[in-house]
Amino acid sequence: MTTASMPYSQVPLPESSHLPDPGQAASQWAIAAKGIEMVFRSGLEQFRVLKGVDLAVEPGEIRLLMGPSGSGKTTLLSILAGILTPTAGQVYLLGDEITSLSRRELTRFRRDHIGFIFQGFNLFPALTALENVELSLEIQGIRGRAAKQQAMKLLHQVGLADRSDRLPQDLSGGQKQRVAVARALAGNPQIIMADEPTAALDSQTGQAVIELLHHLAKEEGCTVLIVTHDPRITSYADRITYLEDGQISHHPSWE
Ligand SMILES: Nc1ncnc2c1ncn2[C@@H]1O[C@H](COP(=O)(O)OP(=O)(O)OP(=O)(O)O)[C@@H](O)[C@H]1O
Repeated sequence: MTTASMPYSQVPLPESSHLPDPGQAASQWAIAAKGIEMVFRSGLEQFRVLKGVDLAVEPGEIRLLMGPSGSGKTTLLSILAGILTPTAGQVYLLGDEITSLSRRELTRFRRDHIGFIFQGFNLFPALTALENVELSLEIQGIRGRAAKQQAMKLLHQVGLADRSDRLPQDLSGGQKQRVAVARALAGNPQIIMADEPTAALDSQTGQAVIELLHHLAKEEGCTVLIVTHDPRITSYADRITYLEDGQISHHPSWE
């Protein structure tokens, strides 16, 4: 049996001494990564950005990925999300080994299970807040009235129902980020991955965004992985993983 077809409970897990005993309730992981290496090549030069990273995140957990600038956080997040293919190592999301999927299977997996929130918002400037969310739903196969109704519900959830007809240029940074969160929630993803979701926001709007992510984890059971430098977020985290020079320097403690 290949690892891709194994039942979740049999997926091999990281064997780091920092991690809980892999034999113990192995089926609990939403995100598990083992031996992740990433080498970027530019001409004759090589940059070894990740040097053997192991990670395990429980469902419903809010995990922060922190560390100095250039330590490899965004690269690791991109690998865990299946956007970048690692030079070595395996990534398991919800029990599937995504590192063994084809491009097409990966695209479908991401669409069905992962919501992304990036610092730059990535909103389409010519579309209103509502249309930006509707577009994501359409990509999930939800169209017409159903898409409009669901998009409105999502905007309501992030407190932006009264701004649904605004273009991104007419929204504040915090409002744009909340549209980006609403869009990430389209399709009820089990995993949300966010890269610096509060970096461009003032403290009040930053807090509103993180409280929303916290609600999703604790009330809806989403697993939330956040790359951040923002110390204000740490009190909302269940655990924090620190990356330094491409390696995990400090793993969370597991009680
Ligand atoms: N495509 C690439 N080609 C070459 N080097 C890259 C590439 N992408 C990232 N790097 C390098 O990898 C290292 C880690 O980058 P990464 O963006 O993952 O760090 P980070 O910890 O997220 O940093 P920051 O906190 O500043 O966002 C950096 O030195 C970066 O220059």
